Amino acid sequence: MESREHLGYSYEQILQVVKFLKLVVPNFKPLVGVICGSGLGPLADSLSDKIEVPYEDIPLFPASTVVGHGGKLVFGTVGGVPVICMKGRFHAYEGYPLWKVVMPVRVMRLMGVEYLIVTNAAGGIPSSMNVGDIMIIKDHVNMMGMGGQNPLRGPNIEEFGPRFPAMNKTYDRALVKAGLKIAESLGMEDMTHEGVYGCVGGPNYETIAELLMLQSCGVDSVGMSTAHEVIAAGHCGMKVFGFSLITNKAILDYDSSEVPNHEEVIAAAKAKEAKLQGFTEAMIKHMGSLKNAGPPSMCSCGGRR
Ligand SMILES: O=P(O)(O)O[C@@H]1C[C@H](O)[C@@H](CO)O1
Ligand SMILES: Nc1nc2[nH]cnc2c(=O)[nH]1
Repeated sequence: MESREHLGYSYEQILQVVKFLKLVVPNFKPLVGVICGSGLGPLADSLSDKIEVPYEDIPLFPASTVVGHGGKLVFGTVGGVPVICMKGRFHAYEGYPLWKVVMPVRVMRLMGVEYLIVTNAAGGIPSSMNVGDIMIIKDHVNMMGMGGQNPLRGPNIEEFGPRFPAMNKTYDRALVKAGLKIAESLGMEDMTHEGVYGCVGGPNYETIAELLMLQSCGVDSVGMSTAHEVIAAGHCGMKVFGFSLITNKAILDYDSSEVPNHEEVIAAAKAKEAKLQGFTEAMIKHMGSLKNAGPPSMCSCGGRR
């Protein structure tokens, strides 16, 4: 057989990472995984009975290189629900191949995670979205994936899921609706939207023409992450809930004097820390209650652990 370029960790390698983590947190089976976006690391700080494991201590884990991404796995509970948080994610623009970017999602799945909460900092395109608002993600447009950059590229690992996974059900509708209700119950309805996330490669922010193109494709929030993790999570049968924190408004006016920058992204996240923590905690408790009400029907797309 012709050789293929190296396209990822084997199932056995990922199991090795899981074995290591199970030694660090014996008898801990997380139900919910949380990926903290830029500046959103404090989402992990509210866990009870925390155990923190720096990425550099974990075999095969990449390093977190972006400001606002902490670089540790945090284990703990929220209202008794066992949770694992990635305080710091990996991005393609850091130089990581996508199979490496999503490796922690697969690790979470093998640790027992059934529900994944993905969060990100993003630019808001509709004029109705303000800095500090959240957008519950109902779908995504993966510009990188459409160009052939996909975390599932390469030999399929059947233990995780099928060669050709469906993605139309990946953002769980019931969780989207629950998220909107929970936001309302927390008095956040005026700052909460539902929309489509657009994933671009970065690290540059968009040109005006690019933003206009994304807008015409139905994209509401734009960022440089999330879609890859969601694809890997859907592939291995997790239920996914995601939200963008709108950290800056997309600049669509050639005469605007504004310029997007990472400092404003981090500052916007800091300003909403408490509200976002409360919202995420409520979503985690909701997921715990779903589990107690009966096992979720995992895997519309074939993940079969
Ligand atoms: O990790 P996320 O997607 O939250 O971070 C976004 C995209 C870039 O990493 C960074 C740009 O400010 O924010
Ligand atoms: N691509 C992109 N990523 C972001 N992350 C935070 N804001 C933005 C943005 O405007 N564009």
